[in-house]
Amino acid sequence: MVDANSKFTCLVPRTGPVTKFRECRRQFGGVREAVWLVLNLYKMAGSFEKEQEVLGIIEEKKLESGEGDRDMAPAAGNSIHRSGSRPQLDVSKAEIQGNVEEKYPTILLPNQSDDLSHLALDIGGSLIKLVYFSRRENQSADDKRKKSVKERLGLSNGNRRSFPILGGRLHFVKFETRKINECLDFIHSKQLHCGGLESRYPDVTDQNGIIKATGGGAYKYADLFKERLGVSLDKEDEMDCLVAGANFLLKAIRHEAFTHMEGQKEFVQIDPNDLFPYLLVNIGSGVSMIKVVGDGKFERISGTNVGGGTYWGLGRLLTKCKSFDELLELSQKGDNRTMDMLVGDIYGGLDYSKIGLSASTIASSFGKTISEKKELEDYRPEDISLSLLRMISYNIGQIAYLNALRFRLKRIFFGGFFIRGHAYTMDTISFAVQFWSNGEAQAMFLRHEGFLGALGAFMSYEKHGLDDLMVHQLVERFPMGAPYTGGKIHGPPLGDLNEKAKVSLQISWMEKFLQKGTEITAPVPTTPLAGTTGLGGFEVPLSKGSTLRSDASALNVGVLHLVPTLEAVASEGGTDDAQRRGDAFAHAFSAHLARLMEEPAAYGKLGLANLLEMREECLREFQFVDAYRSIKQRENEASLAVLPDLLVELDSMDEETRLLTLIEGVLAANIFDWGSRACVDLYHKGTIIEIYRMSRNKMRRPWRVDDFDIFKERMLGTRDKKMPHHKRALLFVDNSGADIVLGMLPLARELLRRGTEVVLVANSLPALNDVTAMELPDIVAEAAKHCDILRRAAEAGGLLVDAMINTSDSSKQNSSSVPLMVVENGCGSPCIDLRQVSSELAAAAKDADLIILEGMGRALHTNLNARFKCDALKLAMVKNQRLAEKLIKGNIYDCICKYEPAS
Ligand SMILES: CC(C)(COP(=O)(O)O)[C@@H](O)C(=O)NCCC(=O)O
Ligand SMILES: [Mn+2]
Repeated sequence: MVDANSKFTCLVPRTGPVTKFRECRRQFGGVREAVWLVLNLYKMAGSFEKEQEVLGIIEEKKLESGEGDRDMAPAAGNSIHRSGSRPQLDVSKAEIQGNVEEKYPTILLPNQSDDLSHLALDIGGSLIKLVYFSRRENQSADDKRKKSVKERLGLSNGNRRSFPILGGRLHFVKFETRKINECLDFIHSKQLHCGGLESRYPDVTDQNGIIKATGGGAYKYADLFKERLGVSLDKEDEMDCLVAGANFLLKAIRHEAFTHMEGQKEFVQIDPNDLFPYLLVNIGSGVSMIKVVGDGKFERISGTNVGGGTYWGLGRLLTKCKSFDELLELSQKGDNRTMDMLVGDIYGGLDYSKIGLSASTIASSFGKTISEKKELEDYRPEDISLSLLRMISYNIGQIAYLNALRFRLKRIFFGGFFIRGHAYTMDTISFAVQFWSNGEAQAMFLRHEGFLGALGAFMSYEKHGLDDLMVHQLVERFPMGAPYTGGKIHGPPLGDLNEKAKVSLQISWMEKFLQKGTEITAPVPTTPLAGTTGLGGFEVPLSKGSTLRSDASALNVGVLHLVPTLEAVASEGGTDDAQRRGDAFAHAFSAHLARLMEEPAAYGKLGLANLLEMREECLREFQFVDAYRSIKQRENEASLAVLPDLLVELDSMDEETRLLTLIEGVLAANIFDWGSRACVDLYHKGTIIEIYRMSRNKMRRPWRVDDFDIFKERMLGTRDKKMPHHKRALLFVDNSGADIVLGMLPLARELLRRGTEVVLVANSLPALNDVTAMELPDIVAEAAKHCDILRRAAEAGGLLVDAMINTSDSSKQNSSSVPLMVVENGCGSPCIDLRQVSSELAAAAKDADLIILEGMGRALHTNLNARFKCDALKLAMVKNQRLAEKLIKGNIYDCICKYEPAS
C-alpha cells in the first residue's frame, strides 16, 4: 500500500482538497493515508485555510470512505498514526524538497519506512521491560554534494539502511512493575507513545495509538495505559515473543551469548545458520523451557514453578529485604554452609568419592537447619539468601539439562531477569548443567537476558525490517544513562519527572539519574569462598571480583581521558548549561570506565575502537555536537595559509622526490591528533606550523614499517616497466588542519594529476579532531583557490557546486574529467569497521583499485591486518609509546608506511 522508500513524489497542493484527496488516494490506496497526506501537504505549504478545508470535509462528508469512522483522520496536528500492525504512512517531519512552487515537488518523508513503531513492552509480575526505537536523523546539510556524488556513483536514494549508525537506536529499559507510574512517566517524557521526541507533534497523543505489549501486565494494566497515555495495548503471546526475541538477539547481536564458569565469562559467536535447535530457559517469576527449532517454530516442553518469584518471595519473607537486588546483593556476602547440609557434613568431612561427590557438594539445601535448635533470627540473612539462590539455580539448571537430554538438545540458553548478570547465579546454573551432563552440554547466557519478551513484542510489528538483520548491521552503544548495566542500576531513578517541565534549563532524565550519584558496579562477592576438593558436583562457585578482570589488560581502559570535556564545554559557548552537561558527561563517562575496570566484559567484548567510539557517543548523548569545532577551524585556517607555498615547493620537484615528500608530508601531519595525550602536551610547546616543521624535519627513512619503495614502483613504474595509473583511489582521511590540508590533499592532488579519480572518505559525524564529510567541501574549495588541479577536479566531482553556478570561469570548458569527490563513511569514530559503512561509500568502493587508510585509528587500531582485493596503503604516525612498543617494537612518533598490492 505504501512505498517502503522514504521519498515520495506527490502532487503539489494547488488543486482543491477533494481533488487532491482523490489523487492521493489513487496513489496510496487507503483513505487514511490520503487524508493525512493531503492534510500535511497543506500544512507544509503553510496553507492554514486549506488545512481547515480538509478537516471540514472530513467532518462533513466523512469522505465516503466506506471504511467506517475508524478510518477517519484523528485530531488535527497529530502526525503519527499507529494502527494494528499494518504498515502506515508516517508524515511526521515531512518536508517539501526543493521549490514549493514547482509543479511536482518531492516530499521527503524521513520517518516513513517499514519500521513504524517506536515502543514495545513486556509487563511481567516483577518487572516492566521496555524496548524503544529512536531514529537519529541524518543531519548533514551537504545535500548538494551528496546528490552529485550519488548521481556520479549511480546510487539510488531512499535506502533506509544506508547509514547504519545514523539510522536509529534500540533502547532497553526496565522498571519495577510496582512502580509502574515511573514507567508511564518515562514513556510520556520521551513521548514514546506518540512517536518519540523526533515526532513533528510530540505532545499530541494518538488516541488511536496502539503499543505492542506482552506479559500478564499487558492485560492487567491495559486500562491504566489508556487512561494515562491514551494508548491501547495490543497483546502479543508471551512465548511467541520470548522466542522471537531470543532468535533475533542470537542472530543479530555480536557476542550476545556467553558461557560463565568459575567466574570466567567467555563470549560465544553463534553462527546464525547453525542456531537451531536449542533449549530456551526463561527464568522470570516462574520458569519456561522452550524447545526452539526455527523462527516461530517452538514448543514449550517444560517449566517449573520454582523460579525468580520463589527466590524473591521466600527471600523477602526470610530476610526482610526490600528489593530483589538487595536480596541478590546480600547473597554475595553469604556463606551457605551454615544453612545447607553438605556431603562432608554427612560423611564426617570426607568426599563420597565412589559416586563422585565432593565433601563440599550440597547434599540438601537448607538441610542443616532441621538438626539445630535455632530460630530464623539465629541465621544470617546473607547466608539464607545465598542458600536460597543456590537451591533455586541448581534446580533450574538440573531441570533444564534433563529436558535438553530428553529432546537431544546440545545448547541451552538461559534468559530472564532472574539472572541479572549475577556471577554466582550463572556459575551455579553452569555447574548444574555441566555436572549432570558430564560436560556434554553447556549453559549459555544472554547479555540482553531480560528483554527477550519485549524485543519479541517489538518485532511483532509487521515489517519492521529487523528480522533479516545481520550481525554487522547492528552497532551496540552504551548510553550513559543506560539502566541496563546490571548491578545497582535498576531502572532510571526518574524521581519527579514533572519537575523537569518546571526547570527552564532542560535537564534530561539521564542527567537526573546521574545527579543522584548512582554507582555503576557489578555485583561481585566480597568474602572469600570455600575451596573445593576438585571432585566436581555442586561445588561452591568461584566467582570473585578479581577473576572477572582477566581480560582487563586487553581492553586498554586506561587510555581514555576526560580532559576534552573542557573543550566540549567551550565548543558549546561555555554556558552554564554546557558546563552542567560537561559535568554530567564527565560523571557518566567515568562511571562507565569504572564499571569496565571492575568488569571488562560487562558490555561484551570491547576493544579500544569501541571505547573510543563510546566516548564520542557519550559526548553526543550530552548534546556536544562537535567538541573540537574551534580547534579544527583554527588549524584549518593556519594550514590553508601555508598550502600555496607547499604546492609551489612540491611542483618544483621531480616525480620521485615529490612522491616521497608527499608521503612524508602525510606522516608528519598526522601528528595533529587530539586523541593522543602526548600530542596534546606537545601542542602547548609551539604553534601549529612550528610543530609541523619539527615533525617533517624528523622524518627519517627507513620508517619503522617502510614499504615506500614498493609503493613507488607501483606508482611510477621502473625504467623497464611503465605502470598504468590507478582508476579510482579511496582516501580515508583523518584529522583536520595540517593532516588533511598539508598531508592528504596534496597527495590527492598528485593522484588526480596522474589521472586517478579520488574519493575523499571522511567521517559522517565528528569524532575528536577528525575532519567530517560535511566540512571537507569547504576545505577543498579553499584549497582549490590556489590550485587548478584541485579546482577542476572538485568541479568535476560536484564539490564546487556554488562555484560552478556562480562563476563564469572559462577553464570550466576544459574541465578535467577526473573528479574529486567527498563521501561520508557512515561513522562517528576515530576508527572504522569496514563492515559498517555508508551505502555511498560501498558504492564508491566498487570501482576502487587503491585504498589509502590514514591515521592511527583507521590504519592501526583497526585495519592494520585487513586484506584488500585492491592495492592498499596504510599510513600513520604512532603517537603512543605503549602501542609503538607493542605493535612495531618501536617508539612514540615512529611511522608506518605499509603497502600491500592487490591480493
Ligand atoms: C584516538 C586516536 C586513535 C586518534 O589517532 P588518529 O587516528 O587521529 O591518528 C589516537 O589518538 C589514540 O590511539 N589515542 C589513544 C590515547 C593516547 O595515545 O593518549
Ligand atoms: Mn583522527
